[in-house]
Amino acid sequence: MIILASASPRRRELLEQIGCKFIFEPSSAKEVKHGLPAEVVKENALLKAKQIAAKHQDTWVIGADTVVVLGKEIYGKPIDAADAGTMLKKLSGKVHQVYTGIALVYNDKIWQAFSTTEVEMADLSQKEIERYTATGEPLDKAGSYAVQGKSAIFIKKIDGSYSNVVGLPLHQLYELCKRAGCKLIE
Ligand SMILES: Cc1cn([C@H]2C[C@H](O)[C@@H](COP(=O)(O)OP(=O)(O)OP(=O)(O)O)O2)c(=O)[nH]c1=O
Repeated sequence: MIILASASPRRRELLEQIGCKFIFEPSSAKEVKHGLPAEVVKENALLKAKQIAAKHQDTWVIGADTVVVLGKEIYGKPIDAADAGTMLKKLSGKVHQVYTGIALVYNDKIWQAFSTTEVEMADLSQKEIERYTATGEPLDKAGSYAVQGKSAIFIKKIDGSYSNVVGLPLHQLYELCKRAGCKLIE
């Protein structure tokens, strides 16, 4: 059995897309916010997966964590609409990186990986930012946007895995599962 240790509807949709049979159980693990982006997302993915794995014997548990990185700053989900507006203003007209860490836990064994994708955002006017934040879409998204959502019109270019930006790098997850001996798909 596979459990996705996540409350994210996007992660569920991505796993469903590839025909994976799984159940989901959101974790309430406290997340790390500071450090090198790759370490932060790997650690958080592991914390989420471990918390759920502790409740289930002989079960594969997948955890994931996504952040947006602009220079030295790491953006998670905004705290409110004003915070979302501030993040979008900073991302406007710039290239940033999206990091997603993934962790696979089976009893006391762990496997970890991460993926990064470069995203170029168009110049956004204050009016565009206000109109977009008013939709509510940014609120549960790292970096305050959704490449798969309404803000797709602001994305000029992406270089790397698309599913990584949405929240679960499917190719890397498949490779990690193969290495671990977990059957992600039948
Ligand atoms: C950049 C970006 C992020 N996101 C989402 C994916 C994640 O759901 C969210 C990042 O927050 P996370 O803390 O990684 O995940 P989560 O709190 O939504 O879910 P859980 O911890 O239970 O697994 O941002 C998009 O949907 N589209 C995007 O383009």
